[in-house]
Amino acid sequence: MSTPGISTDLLDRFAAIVGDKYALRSEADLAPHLIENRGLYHGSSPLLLKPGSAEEVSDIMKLATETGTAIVPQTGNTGLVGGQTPRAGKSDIILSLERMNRIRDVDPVANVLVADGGAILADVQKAAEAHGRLFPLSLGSEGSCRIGGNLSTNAGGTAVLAYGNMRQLCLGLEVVLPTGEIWDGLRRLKKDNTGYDLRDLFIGAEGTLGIITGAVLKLFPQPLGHQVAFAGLNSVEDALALFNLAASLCGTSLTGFELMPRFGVEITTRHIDGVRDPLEAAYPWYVLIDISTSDSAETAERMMNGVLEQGFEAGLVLDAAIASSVAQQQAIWHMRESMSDAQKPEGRSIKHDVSVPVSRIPHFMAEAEEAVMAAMPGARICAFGHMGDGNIHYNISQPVGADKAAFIARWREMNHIVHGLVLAHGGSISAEHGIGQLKRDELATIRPAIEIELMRRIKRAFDPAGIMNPGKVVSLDV
Ligand SMILES: O=C(O)CC[C@@H](O)C(=O)O
Ligand SMILES: [Zn+2]
Repeated sequence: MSTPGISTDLLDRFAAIVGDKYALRSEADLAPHLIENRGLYHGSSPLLLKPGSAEEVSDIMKLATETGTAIVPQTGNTGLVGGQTPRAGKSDIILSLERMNRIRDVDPVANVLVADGGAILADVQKAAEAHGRLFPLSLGSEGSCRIGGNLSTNAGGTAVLAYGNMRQLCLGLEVVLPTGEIWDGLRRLKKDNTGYDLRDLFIGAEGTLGIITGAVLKLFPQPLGHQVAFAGLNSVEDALALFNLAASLCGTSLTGFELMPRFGVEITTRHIDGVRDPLEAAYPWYVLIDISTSDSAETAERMMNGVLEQGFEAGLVLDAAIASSVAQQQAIWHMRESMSDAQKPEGRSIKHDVSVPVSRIPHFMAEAEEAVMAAMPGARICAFGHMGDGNIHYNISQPVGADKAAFIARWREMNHIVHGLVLAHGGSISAEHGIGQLKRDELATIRPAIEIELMRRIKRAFDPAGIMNPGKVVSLDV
């Protein structure tokens, strides 16, 4: 079990593994690692370790097992559910992978890249590009999030529609187990049916089963054509019809289809520097359409024109702007990716990272709006996201002038309303952000008991001492 207090002697033993330079104990050094982006969790920790190799991670875990010390792995600290934050009132030691940030190998013929668990996502993308390849995982936080965290949360982002989430983008892993043993599963194979899939157990486990120190990632050809458009629409039903049209005209070349409400566009143009609405008039809903083609630039252009022309003819598209330069493409994407940040200056928000089958999105959205507005008149719904893969960030900004604390106190009640509808439509209460601390107890109530029990058995099998990111995903205190 984890230790509530840790002796200086023991802290010194941990520090000796990485050297004093990489063992931080001061309040100022630890402070940024104790909080997460949304300010929902504030943990405590006496020590942050920055190992430089899988062997050092292994030595840390051996000592942790021997002494029953809880370890919290942390990479870019961009997680949104408190999975990377040490527990409050405990003495969890933080293990940061930030020094383990190398790209180990790129093989453009086999279309694989091998990276350390602490490699920054944007660096992986750049390394792939330098070899004429694409690593398609794309997130607003790609400049600071790291591969180990992306894998541990099975990150999604904006290109899941075409390329899948992190699970689909990974071929092999190197993991340090809670016992300190190192599992070298850095296989580069597309086909490998050799027993239980250990790799897929660690992906999405949020560091509760082991620490991902290295990974083999899949690469793709760099697209030759790329088109981005922003369209104004009347309704979510029309957005679904346009999605169907785009999917049938573009097939796998449809690489992004994002939904945004008018409120989201208003707040990004109001609060985010350099963002402006590409359309002259205001519309109730918007979609961002992203098309990438591997044969030629002309194909992408033809496809985008086809989608918009047919969309106009069918009365689905009211107005649209096609980006005519890379800078304009980036500006449209920047608007979409800033939507989460733009909510902050509007006060507090209660967030839901949910998915439903794509065909259910209009029903879910209509029912959720009715229920939320009935429960909280004045609430400002900012439901946006990755419509093409069924993932909506059903966020609720506080009513103007509402008391922040009183609003946040209604988090569970609003969760209950939104998640109830999500489940009724066969959806998931965590589409891409994970479970962490935020949804741990709720998860245990919505999944069949046998599913939670299997998760507990897996957790105990990998981490008998209960030291590996305890208190996240699944609770063992039953
Ligand atoms: O803050 C959110 O709700 C969403 C964050 C992120 O997943 C996004 O898609 O922008
Ligand atoms: Zn998202």
